[in-house]
Amino acid sequence: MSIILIGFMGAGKSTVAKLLSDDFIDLDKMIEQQIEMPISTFFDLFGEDDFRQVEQEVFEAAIHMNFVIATGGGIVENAGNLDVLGFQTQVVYLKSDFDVLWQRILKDDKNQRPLAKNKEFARKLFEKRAPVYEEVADLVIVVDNKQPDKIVQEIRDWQGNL
Ligand SMILES: Nc1ncnc2c1ncn2[C@@H]1O[C@H](COP(=O)(O)OP(=O)(O)OP(=O)(O)O)[C@@H](O)[C@H]1O
Ligand SMILES: O=C(O)C1=C[C@@H](O)[C@@H](O)[C@H](O)C1
Ligand SMILES: [Mg+2]
Repeated sequence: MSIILIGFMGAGKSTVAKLLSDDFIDLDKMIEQQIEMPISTFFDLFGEDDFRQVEQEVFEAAIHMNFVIATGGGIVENAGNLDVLGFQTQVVYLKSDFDVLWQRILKDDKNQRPLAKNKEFARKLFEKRAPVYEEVADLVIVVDNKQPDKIVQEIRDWQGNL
């Protein structure tokens, strides 16, 4: 079974996946390899619906590899992905307040996030998605004021008790 990290943009899914295992997949990176361009360029050229289609295909391929998977923040936007997440038993939601996430997104100049150009738009997305992350999660970790190493330790402790 894969460990699947979910949560809003900026929650630390990519950061924590890397620390959890050498065998990790960053879904956004895997998508960029498949589409051969940055996600933000793909959004500009083809739009969100086509992105979600690619994201679903890549997610379904990744799930069979039994690796740690850092998903994109919008993985819960697609009904097919929600079915897959429902079957998985190690879905970990990295949960945080919107304002903390927004500050991280603003500071992070390494990633372009096409759906985080406007704060109020992003807040609405967050409010829509937050209950869905909660619903599909097997473990919820509050990540505000918590170092990535501590988050990794909490996930390992939880796994040890499964
Ligand atoms: N626990 C943490 N405490 C403080 N800063 C963090 C923490 N986790 C991640 N960050 C920082 O927040 C930013 C976003 O982290 P990261 O890219 O891992 O988020 P993500 O959940 O993968 O986002 P996305 O959904 O957009 O891919 C980065 O600059 C990262 O260094
Ligand atoms: O929250 C989202 O919908 C997204 C988050 C990123 O990880 C990327 O997957 C993309 O920018 C869309
Ligand atoms: Mg990421």
